[in-house]
Amino acid sequence: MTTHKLDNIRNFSIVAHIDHGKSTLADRLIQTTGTMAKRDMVEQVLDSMDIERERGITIKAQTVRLDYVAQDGKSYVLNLMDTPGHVDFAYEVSRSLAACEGSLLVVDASQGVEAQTLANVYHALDAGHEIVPVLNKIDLPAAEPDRIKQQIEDVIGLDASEAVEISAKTGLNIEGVLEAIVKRLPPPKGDDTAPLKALLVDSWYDAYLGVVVLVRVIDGALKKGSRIRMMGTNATYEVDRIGVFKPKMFDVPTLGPGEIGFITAQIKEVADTRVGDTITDERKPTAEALPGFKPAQPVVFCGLFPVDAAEFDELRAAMGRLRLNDASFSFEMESSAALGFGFRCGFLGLLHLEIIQERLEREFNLDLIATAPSVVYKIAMRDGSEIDLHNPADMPDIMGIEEIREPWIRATILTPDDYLGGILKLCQERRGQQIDLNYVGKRAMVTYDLPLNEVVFDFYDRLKSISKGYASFDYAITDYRAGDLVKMSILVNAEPVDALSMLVHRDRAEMRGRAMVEKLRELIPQHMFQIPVQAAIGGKIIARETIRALRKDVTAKCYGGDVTRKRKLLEKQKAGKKKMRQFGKVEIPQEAFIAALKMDS
Ligand SMILES: Nc1nc2c(ncn2[C@@H]2O[C@H](COP(=O)(O)OP(=O)(O)OP(=O)(O)O)[C@@H](O)[C@H]2O)c(=O)[nH]1
Repeated sequence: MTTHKLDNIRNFSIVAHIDHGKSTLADRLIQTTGTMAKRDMVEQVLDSMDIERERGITIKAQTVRLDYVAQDGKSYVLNLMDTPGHVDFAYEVSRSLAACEGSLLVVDASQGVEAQTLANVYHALDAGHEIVPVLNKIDLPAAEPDRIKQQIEDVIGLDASEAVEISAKTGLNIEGVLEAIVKRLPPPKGDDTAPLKALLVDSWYDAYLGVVVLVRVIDGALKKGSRIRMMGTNATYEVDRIGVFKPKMFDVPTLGPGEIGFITAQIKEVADTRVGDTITDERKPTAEALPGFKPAQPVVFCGLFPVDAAEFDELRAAMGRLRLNDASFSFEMESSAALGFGFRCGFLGLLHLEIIQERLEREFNLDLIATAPSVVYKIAMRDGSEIDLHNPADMPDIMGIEEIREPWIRATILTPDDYLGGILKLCQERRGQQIDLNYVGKRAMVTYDLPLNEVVFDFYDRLKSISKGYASFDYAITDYRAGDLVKMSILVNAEPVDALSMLVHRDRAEMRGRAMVEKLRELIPQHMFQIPVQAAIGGKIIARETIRALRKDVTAKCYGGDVTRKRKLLEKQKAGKKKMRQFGKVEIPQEAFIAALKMDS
């Protein structure tokens, strides 16, 4: 097989708001082009991890090669790069887009443009993409294709008069999408006689193959046996396997300009590959490297501790395994007075945190306690130095602090008019500064600057509940700003629980402290003695609740009862205990740590 002519290649991504049908459409494209036998077709093949499938979200960028004979009689190779839909993974979106020339913009014809539609379309425009609008779900009675076309023109400024109207679910007009890809998206450019220049799009660890590298060739050709050099790390390797995804791995002898595929080359660790790096020929290198990407920075940190201290080594090993395939997840050892030994972990956002925690618990069978998530603060010290604070427990003595800076985001929210009032109030409460307010038909589009700290815990949940699920939200971190931030400690039975301490804005401290102790009063079970629960700044108590003492003996009601019932109760108590943590004389259930931070009102 020779490399394909550039004119017959199309590289594209699908950008969409969550749930508008990106994965369903991808599956249809795979099915329609016969890339996969029907019997292999599991629903949503592109979302390969179980958790992704269960939660219906796409995490890791994947790619698939489709062979398509178009109405013009020619054969085309269509490379679809999947992109994650959630804001936490925006970084991965831009790097996948960098490997393509065009995008399909999928919009649900019954819902219209949402916040992530906008964010993703801007990423695609930044990448210089040609964009074909696709209106999905036109089988729904509520679909209003004409209105949504107008909306795409008004809000995004894209010509939508020739938007492709489809139903990914019923399979209606999938051919129309394939023809639009061929006719309306540009072919890649490249020079097959120039020295090898390829983009390292992604890499991951495969238990059988070792490190697999996803590449997009720009110039020249990659062949089996080629000696390659990674221009960023200067490491050299010999390519021992080369292929494409259909979507299963399929070996090819060579990849030419414009093509997307994978290589393996005896690379030991994913850490040896740098996403965005330029791959070239060792002997005949290209003169200039590609611009590359900035590495993804973790923005949310929390502590993860094993419930059973004996599981510490297992936890370390499990985290190491997960990190093999997820360079944006970081961890380092930490010890807490209350929780013992564990790890301080960094994530791209809250969803990323939840996914990692869930995978550790589910795939590695570990019981974990997560501490309050925290953003990264920059602390300017009086002596001129600057500290990145990942953990409120490590806050230096305030006497030495000049100022504390916190990350701010710019958020875009789209909402039906009816919920606007509630949403403005929420943003205002969270120290937001309104930047813009526009109307898109009957829906309001608000832009706010907000401190990330106020968004991490439950902003998204609150937004969804205020708007009955109709508002959509997207954000990007913009800058660090100085703020009047203080460390709030939580004391249970007069003992500080370091895992619950947090940095808060002084104006919000009392409210947060009050909500927190009230929540803890509900979450901590009664003991044989009275337990005060307090929030404090420095030595000053700002909120207090008391858990009253328990009088009854729990097992008392079993005396005289039958033995099995009694044993069952004891087992139940034991299981309950596993999820508890001892703080001085008090046991705090694991749920308390996260639940205490979610405020209902
Ligand atoms: N009625 C109708 N439902 C559809 C259509 N396309 C997708 N759906 C449904 O819409 C829901 C979301 O579809 P997905 O393909 O999972 O959406 P997605 O955009 O990939 O979502 P993420 O993977 O979370 O980004 C699913 O329940 C689909 O069955 C369609 O054309 N018509």
